[in-house]
Amino acid sequence: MPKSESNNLQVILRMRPLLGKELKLNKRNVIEIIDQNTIIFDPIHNEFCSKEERFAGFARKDLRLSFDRVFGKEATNVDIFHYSLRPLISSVLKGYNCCVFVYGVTGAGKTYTMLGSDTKRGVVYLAMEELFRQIETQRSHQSIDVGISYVEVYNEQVINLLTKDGPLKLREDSNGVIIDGVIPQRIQNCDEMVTLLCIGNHNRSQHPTDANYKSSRSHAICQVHLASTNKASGLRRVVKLSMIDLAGSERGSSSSYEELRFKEGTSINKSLLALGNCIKKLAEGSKHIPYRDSNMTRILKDSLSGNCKTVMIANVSPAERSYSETYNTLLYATRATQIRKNALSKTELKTSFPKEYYVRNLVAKISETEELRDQIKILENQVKSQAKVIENFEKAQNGLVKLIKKIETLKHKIDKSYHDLVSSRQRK
Ligand SMILES: Nc1ncnc2c1ncn2[C@@H]1O[C@H](COP(=O)(O)OP(=O)(O)OP(=O)(O)O)[C@@H](O)[C@H]1O
Repeated sequence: MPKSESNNLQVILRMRPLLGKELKLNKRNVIEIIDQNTIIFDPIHNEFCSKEERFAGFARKDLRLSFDRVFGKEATNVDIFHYSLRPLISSVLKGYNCCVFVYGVTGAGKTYTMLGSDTKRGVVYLAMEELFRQIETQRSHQSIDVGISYVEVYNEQVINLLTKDGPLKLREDSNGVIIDGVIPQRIQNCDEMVTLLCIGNHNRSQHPTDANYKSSRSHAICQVHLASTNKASGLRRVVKLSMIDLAGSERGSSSSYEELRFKEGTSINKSLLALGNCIKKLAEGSKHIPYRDSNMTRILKDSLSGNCKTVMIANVSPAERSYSETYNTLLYATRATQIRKNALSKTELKTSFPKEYYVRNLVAKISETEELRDQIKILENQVKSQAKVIENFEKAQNGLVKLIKKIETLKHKIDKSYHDLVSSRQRK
């Protein structure tokens, strides 16, 4: 059993396979997976030590670390989804806020895990498929509206990835952190979600670094807002599922230090440092957690400390070249396993939606009602004109009946006259 199954923060470690140049150049793997919960970082095994290192008495860290679950190079996005997001989808539909975020250095596989590739869909897509499948099974007793928002934090500025609006301000109310001006866009199915994700990803700040030719230079936050109403009790619930792809951290020697990239790197590291500090303080049980140190940690506040089920996926590469970054990621992730959250409560009748969302929903509902009213009018007119046709038909039918009667009377008279004529001739 995962060591913190009852805890509301699960920490998963995903080690990607060696790729490209690493396959040729990598001298040794710095991670050894022991079992599905345990790894050794920088193992001491002799076969990994070069002669020179042994001679120099090079000390290996040989650090044994455990997580709620460890996935190795053979693991697929579907495996990760089944362990991480699938249980969250059930929880979010039961009324719990949920959050998944991927953490790791540039090129460690965060975007691959979240969004996948053309052929291997990421956990976000798989989660949306599962969400709509489960919503379908609940339609008989609940009506559920789904809305999407997608923002990035780039150089400490918050930008709406769906509209390109920004920089946006953050504010806090009793329900948590709200990003001003971000109105969730309503979606009806998984395909609409994918379309919005593609728009957002296209707008996301990406630039090549030495470690990754298509590196995400911003933290991307995709939030799925669910507003459900129980048809029998009228109970209303608003919950959100946040999926966060953090930008990769950089080291001096592994990225090109043009001025802009330098600014990006500093800002990414600032927010990741702030995140690290928050995780450290939470793990230590401190009363004061420095969420306000960066916009990223302000937005993640609900997810780390609040009423929220959280899954952190730490991505690492086994390559020796990422030794110190991988070590830092593992320290982050290990600290996160020490955060213990309080029991959660379901969110009912509470909302962190901006009021514009409701206004827009209301306007959409009014226009749907007006369309229905127009359709009813058209149907009424059709019924009326058909009633007129029936009335005319009935009149014509009555006229016909009368005519037939007249013809019969006339025929009767003709028969009678003919009969009289024949009998008068016979008498003569
Ligand atoms: N588990 C995996 N299996 C196969 N290929 C992978 C895996 N994880 C990552 N990759 C590949 O490694 C490369 C870097 O991955 P990715 O872009 O996901 O890194 P990242 O952590 O998001 O980096 P950055 O923070 O710079 O955006 C990509 O080419 C991706 O396809």
